[in-house]
Amino acid sequence: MTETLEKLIKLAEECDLHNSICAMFKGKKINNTEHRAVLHTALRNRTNIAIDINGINIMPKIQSVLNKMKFFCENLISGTWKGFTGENITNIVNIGIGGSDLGPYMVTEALKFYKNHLHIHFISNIDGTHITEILKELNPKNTLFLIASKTFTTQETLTNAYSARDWFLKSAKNEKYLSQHFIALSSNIEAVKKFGIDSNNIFELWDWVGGRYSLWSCIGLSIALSIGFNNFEQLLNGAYAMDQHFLNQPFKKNIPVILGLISIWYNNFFEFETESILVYDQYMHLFSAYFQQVNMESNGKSIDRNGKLINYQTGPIVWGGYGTNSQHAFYQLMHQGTKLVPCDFIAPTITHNPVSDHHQKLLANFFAQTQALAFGELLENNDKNIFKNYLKRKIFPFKILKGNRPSNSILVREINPYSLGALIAMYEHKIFIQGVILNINSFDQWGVELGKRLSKELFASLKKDIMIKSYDSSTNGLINCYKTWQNK
Ligand SMILES: O=P(O)(O)OC[C@H]1O[C@H](O)[C@H](O)[C@@H](O)[C@@H]1O
Repeated sequence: MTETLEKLIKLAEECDLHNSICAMFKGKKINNTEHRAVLHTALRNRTNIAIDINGINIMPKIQSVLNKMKFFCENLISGTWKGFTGENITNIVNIGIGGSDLGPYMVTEALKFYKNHLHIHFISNIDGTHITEILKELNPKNTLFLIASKTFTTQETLTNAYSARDWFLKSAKNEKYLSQHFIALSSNIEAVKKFGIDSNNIFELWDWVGGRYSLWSCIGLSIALSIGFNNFEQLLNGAYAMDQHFLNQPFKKNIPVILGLISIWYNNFFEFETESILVYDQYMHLFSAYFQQVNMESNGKSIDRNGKLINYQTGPIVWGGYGTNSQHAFYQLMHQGTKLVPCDFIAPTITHNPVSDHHQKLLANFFAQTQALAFGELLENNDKNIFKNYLKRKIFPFKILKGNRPSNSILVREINPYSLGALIAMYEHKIFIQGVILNINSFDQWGVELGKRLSKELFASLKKDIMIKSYDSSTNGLINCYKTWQNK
């Protein structure tokens, strides 16, 4: 292992990893296809040391949005901010999707133990069922909407935002009340104003914050409302501590670097294809879903930074689960399947809910699984005749677990805002390492554009009152089936 690690570190050095890390932190335009800097780390720069883009220090505007968030949270949580009838706001609905939903949603769930009296809800899917089911429990008088969209052009978010607006105005009857119930988190100020959101209610973010890296910006307002601004700052502090570790530790002691290299090792040298994140903490049930987006949207590329087609494996397929539930669902394949799944096990040593011996049992399961994956049955691992010998000893081959299946164990003392901030930043940087070594731009996502364009075109076709012949036979068939059934 030492030899492998040394070789991997050499690979990182050959890929000029150190300079790439510095370039990101210094605000160089490393997102080369969009000519943008990548500065989510500036959002949690707790020192106020200047960070320049085009010669302008961006720290003052970051601080000013943080101040505005703090003031808003205090007003909202204390009940100083009122709804249109004078009632206190008790329900916050974040409307967003992708990075404007998954990050804040995951963190508010992960830190539920720290939450105050506000109820936080998330609407993302364009499926009308999502908004219907959430709104049917709510009352417009005490509900406030956060419309979270960096671009403020995303179809799902705008469709949901307009429906929320209609729902609200049905009760409030007067658009002047929108200013007490609608807040925008966006970089597209013009589009926000066009929607009708009061300019005082706009929290700004900037093009150098990638959507999937944006929970540290105003996109995290739902988090700050849920756990209070001080706790939100703790989240930033934890991420900052991990940033410093990442920047300053030598590669062989650098956690994100080592995690990134291990991932390259299994993905590119063994071609294992997938990685799993398994969290032994109920509050963290969305953690793997969140990092599925961050990793797969960042590193799911097949063109390198020089515009050339890649002939090696890039980003792995990331998936996962939580708690012992996953053990009863898909671990069978991980122990005995023909595919090898490198995985990260994460657990807090201290639980927020010490119910009898639940937590010890939970951790015993964590340790049992990593042991079973690594060592199998601890019998004759190197024996070529393993199956024969087992039969001789009347052990059935289908009971054999050969072990030697890789996993990382990540023990966190306690999941709190600070440690969660550090954990998220750790994974963000791991993904960055993978991107540098794979020589791809981890900060664009052109692959999602075609689907968006096509859906707009197809939406127009669905609205037309005629049968469609203009697409491929499969699409024509599906659309026409829809039309036929609609008209019955
Ligand atoms: O925040 P928005 O501009 O609404 O974008 C929401 C999401 O949609 C895009 O399609 C990207 O794939 C995501 O990275 C992004 O977070």
